[in-house]
Parts: sequence; C-alpha cells; structure tokens
Amino acid sequence: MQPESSFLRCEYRKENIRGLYSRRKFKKGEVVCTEVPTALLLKDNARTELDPVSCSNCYKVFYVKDLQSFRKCNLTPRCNALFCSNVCFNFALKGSEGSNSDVGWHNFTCVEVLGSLRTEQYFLEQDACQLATIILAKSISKVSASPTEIDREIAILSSRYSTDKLEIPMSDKFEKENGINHLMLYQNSIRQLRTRTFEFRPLLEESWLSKLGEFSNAIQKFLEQEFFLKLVTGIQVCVRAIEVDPSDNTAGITDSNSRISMNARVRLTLKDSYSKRGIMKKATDLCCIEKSIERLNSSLYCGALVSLLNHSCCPNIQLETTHRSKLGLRVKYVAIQNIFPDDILTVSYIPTQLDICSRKNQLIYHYGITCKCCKCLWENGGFEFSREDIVSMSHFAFDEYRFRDSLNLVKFGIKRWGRDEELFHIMGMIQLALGKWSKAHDIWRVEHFASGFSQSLKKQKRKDEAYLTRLSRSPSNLWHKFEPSFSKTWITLAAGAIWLLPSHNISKRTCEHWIVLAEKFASLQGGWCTNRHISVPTTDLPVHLIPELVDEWNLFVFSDLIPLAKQILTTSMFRKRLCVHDAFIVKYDASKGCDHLPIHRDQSEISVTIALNSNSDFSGGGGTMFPNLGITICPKIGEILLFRGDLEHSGFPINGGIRYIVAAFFYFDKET
Ligand SMILES: C[S@@+](CC[C@H](N)C(=O)[O-])C[C@H]1O[C@@H](n2cnc3c(N)ncnc32)[C@H](O)[C@@H]1O
Ligand SMILES: O=C(O)CCC(=O)C(=O)O
Ligand SMILES: [Fe+2]
Repeated sequence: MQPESSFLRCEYRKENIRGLYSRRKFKKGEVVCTEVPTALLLKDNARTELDPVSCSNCYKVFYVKDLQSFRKCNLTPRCNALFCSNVCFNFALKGSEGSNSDVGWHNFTCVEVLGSLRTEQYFLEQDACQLATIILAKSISKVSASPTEIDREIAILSSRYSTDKLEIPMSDKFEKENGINHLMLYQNSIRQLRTRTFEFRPLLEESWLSKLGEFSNAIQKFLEQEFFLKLVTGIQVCVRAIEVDPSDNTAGITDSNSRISMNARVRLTLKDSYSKRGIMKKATDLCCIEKSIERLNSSLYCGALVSLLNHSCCPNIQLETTHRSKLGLRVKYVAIQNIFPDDILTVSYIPTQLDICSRKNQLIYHYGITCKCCKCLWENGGFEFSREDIVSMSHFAFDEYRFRDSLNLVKFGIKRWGRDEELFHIMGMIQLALGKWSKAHDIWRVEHFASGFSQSLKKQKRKDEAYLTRLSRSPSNLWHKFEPSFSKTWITLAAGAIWLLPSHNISKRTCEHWIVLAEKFASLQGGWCTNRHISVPTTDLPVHLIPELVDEWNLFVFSDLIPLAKQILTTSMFRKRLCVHDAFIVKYDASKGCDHLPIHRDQSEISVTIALNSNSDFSGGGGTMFPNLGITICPKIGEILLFRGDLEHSGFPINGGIRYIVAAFFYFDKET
C-alpha cells in the first residue's frame, strides 16, 4: 500500500455499506492511490519472446528473451509458471531458502492441482479459489519454513481481508454482530462459492498433510472454516469488482469513444499495430510495457484496497494497471471525476453504458445488489438531487459522449439552481461537441460577465481573444481574405482523413524560434504543463499564453494554414468557419519518461500537427500513429500534418532525445 492511502479512510456509514472514503480533494485525472496486488492471475497463457513476464512469485517483470536465469515450473509440463530467479523458484517449489522442507506454495497452486477443479460454470469462483490458494499457500510456506514468521504471517493474512491499516472500525463486538451478516450480503456468489470452497478445502488440506505430516496449530488457524471462507469470499468479491478486461472495459467508463476510457482498450490496439503491421521493427521497452499492460488488463488480481471499492453506475474512480520493469505491477486508482473530502470512492462493476434494466439485472445476478446511485435514480424518474449529483452526472454523461443526456441534466440544474458557472461551462462544452462553436463560445462569454468574472470562464475568454476569434468573424473574414499565395500540394495519406503538406511550410528558423519561446516561457513559469489533458498525459504549453508566439501563430493560421486547408477540405466544410479551439507546443523527452501519447481522439474536428525539430534529434520512432489505418507518419521539420480529430491516433514512442511539435485543434462553426 502506498503512502497516498493516508488520504483514504475505510468506514461504515450508518445506512450505508462499508466503503472507502476520501479525506481530501482529488482533481479529475489525479491518481488517488496505487496498490500492489496481493495475488495475481494471468488469464492469457500465450507468451512470445518479447513479452514481459511477471514472476509468478514476486510479480517483478522480466523479459524471457533477456533473461538467462529464468526458471520454469518443473512439476508439470502444462504449467506456465515462470520465475525470475533461483531464489523465487526455490521459494515457490521448495519453500524458503534454508528450509529443509519441500513445501513451496506453488506445489498447491500448480495447474495440475487446481486445473482439475476448473469448470466453465464456476469460472470466476475457481479463479477466486486459485487466488486465495496462492495467498494462503505462500503464507503457509513461509510459516512452515520459519516458525518465527507465524505471528507476522497471521497478521498479514488477516489484513488481506480486514485491511486493518485503514482504520477499519471493526471491534470484536461489531464483527460478531455485523461481520458475519455482512458476508451474507454476497448472496448468490457466496452460495456458489461455499460449494466450491468445500470441494476445494480437503484437496488443499490433503496435499499439505502429505507434505507436512501434520498441521501445526498456526497452520490450522489459517484453514479454520470461517477464516478461510472469509478470505476466499473477500477475494472473490474483489476479483469481481476489479476484473479489467480491455475488451469489455468492466471497470470505469465504458464508452469506446470516451477519451477517458481509452487507456485500457487503446493500449491493446497499440500493441496489435506494433506487432502485426511491422511498423516497429525493433521492439523497444515501451512496446513491451504496452503489451504487458494489455496482458495484465485481462487478468485478475486482488488487493486490500480494491476489495473495499463499492459499485456505482456513475463512478468516480477508474482502475488502471501499470507495469514497470523495476517495480512490477501497480494498480492505479485514477479519479475520473472531481472527488471531495468525505466522498465515497466507487468503480463500476459492470459496463456503464448498459441501459438501466440490464444494469439492474446484472448487479442483482452477480452481486446481489440494487444500485441506488444518482444515475439509477435519475433514470428511474427521480427528482430529488443535490447540485453535486447533477454536476457529476452531466460531466459523466459528457465523458461518455452522451451529449443529449448531459444537456438535459444541465438544463435541469440551471432551472433548479439558476446561473451556475460549472453548469454553464458544461453547457458550452456540449455545444462545442455538437459542432456549435459560436454558441459554445457565446455561452462562455455571456456567462463570463454574468457570473462576475469567474475563473474558468475568464480563462476561456482569454483563449478566445488570443486566437482572434472575433477578428475571424468580422465581415472581411480572414478566411476569405487570405488566399494561398503559393502552389503547394497536399499528399493524401488516407482519403478524406489524413493529409500531409511536405516541404518546409514553416521555415526552420521559425520552428527553432518557437521552441526557444516555449522553453523560455517554461523556465519562467516553472516548467512544462503535464495536467492539461485528462488521460492523455501530454507535456505541453498552450500557445495562447505565450504572447510573442501567439502573434506568429495567428499570422500563420490565417495567412497560411486556413487557405491551404481550403485546398483539401470539402466545399461544404469550408463554407463554415474554421476556428482554433486549442493550440499547444508538445514536448516529448525520452529521458523524462514523457516519450509517447497513448491512443486517443482529439477534442477537435480537424487536428493539425507541425514538426518543430529534426527527426535526427530523437530516436526510436516519433511521429503520429493511426492504428486503425496501420500507418505512422513522421513529418520532417516544418511539415504540416492535418487529420480528422475523431480518428484514433497516438504519439509514437521515442526512446532517446527530444521531439517538439505544435498540435492544434480546430472546429468548423456550423452556424456561420
Ligand atoms: C468489493 S466489495 C466492496 C466493499 C464492501 N462493501 C465491504 O464492506 O467489503 C463488494 C461488495 O460490496 C457490496 N456493495 C458494493 N457496492 C454496493 C452498492 N452500490 N450497493 C450495495 N452493496 C454494494 C456488495 O455486497 C458487493 O458484493
Ligand atoms: O505526437 C504526435 O504526433 C501526436 C500528438 C497528439 O496527438 C496530440 O497532442 O493530441
Ligand atoms: Fe492528438
């Protein structure tokens, strides 16, 4: 458990169930905490040379291709357990170093022993049992090797379920009165699980007995019926809660269009395109990491914190796995909404885009629960909502691309609570997403005055003014005024979708000058920004905040870019006004870890990227990758790449040096 968990508290609320509560504010996109899984089950058995592998004992990552000393389980040929070192191998198969016994935990979890228990019907329960066995067997193995470990192991094992580190208010009395009842809440699952547990226990006991001769008191305690059941149940529940399969995106936001939900599924695509299309001839570390993320996303794991996460159909947390060579697997809890002190943390156990009936059925069937979250109440025609509920539901609907739902919620809120900065801000975003640029910006401008110059609207106004939106709207519209004075031709890379304007459109000197301006600005304001885009962790600086740069940028946009764009955009498109929504200088720096961007869509209709430095300044790739089209484009310095913002794309990883680009997001104003 990481130090961040001091910001969390586990509590029973009176009319509520037990859950995790926040102690401070977390902004959307912030990592609330990270957790190291207690046990991990990989579902996918296929491994290639280039895949990183988690050591079955310590979960550290290693690469089969690199590692001479890796060891394979030698109990059965079918087992796919791999160990990163002799120490782990011995511990897993023979017990701890120095121990004379032959009681490694893996003897009891090896595929031959547990494989015989596997049936389709009990798939999840089986996995849960297997996870429980791993935990249990590891503990027993430690204890039997070293009797002095007994107390510590009992404490650790107990904390797997009770998470005592998190101030769980569970006195003896409380446990007696509520603990066992609480288990009964698991209804369906517990019934099935009980059957499996009883089938499974004798097997475990028998195996152990044959190895150990007899149980010590300490070990017996581990196997006490109630304790074991509790352990297994706890794990089973948390397994269900955190199954993160990228193909069905069980945890977190589930709309495939959502920028926020992209991470899990997106990396899957990234991996596929790396390997299948041969874009990347030499696998870099990053490629491997991406692959491992995908693998781990389709695995099951359990941990103390995750077992305390409750369900909501409008959750504020999304689980993401990261796998770094030195640290092994970490599970990040990322805030997908602003979280305030005392808020309960929730994930979605089921895909959130299901209609209310399907959600209800699935929740009852799998968990025996009836969800009372605000989204369920809203969809059931309820009308008693707090302002916070409405704000969070409209944000959530927006993030899931349910713009009409979001608009209805915002309208409901404004009717109930009057002028409200945040609701108006969302209203603007919805209009923008619906292609109504002017309407969006009018809302933001008007409300900026009405709401007494509030912060976010003030920022928006500043951006609007910087990008000369008023000017571009004047009768002598710059769109018409500037005609391309040169005959350059775009290369169509994908019909109606991606174009490249080769040769130096912006001179090398200008590119260098823009980098200098950005770096100067960064050093004045204390560095580059990393938090401007949720879930697409770009290291960038907005053009509109750098005065000298924004002037040159505007000149370029109106005198060059827009006239040039006219050559390729369809007639119906260019009758509308092309407006800058955002523009920023992006910096990829391999040495700082900001070496790529995950696959995403832009907040734009048309996106433009311009390479600002030479391809020889960085190594390992770079460029913009379009996974669905199987192409990666790495423009030369000063070249312009223009593409539809709704196309999935990524910043292809570099593994050395620095890459600078300008990225700009444009909308057509459909009302002009
Ligand atoms: C991962 S645990 C969550 C923590 C759990 N409340 C506890 O105290 O251990 C999952 C179980 O919590 C309960 N639960 C989770 N979300 C719930 C909700 N929205 N309403 C009612 N019960 C819920 C269900 O019993 C579910 O099987
Ligand atoms: O690095 C690139 O070429 C892509 C950048 C990008 O997609 C973005 O900033 O939104
Ligand atoms: Fe992008």
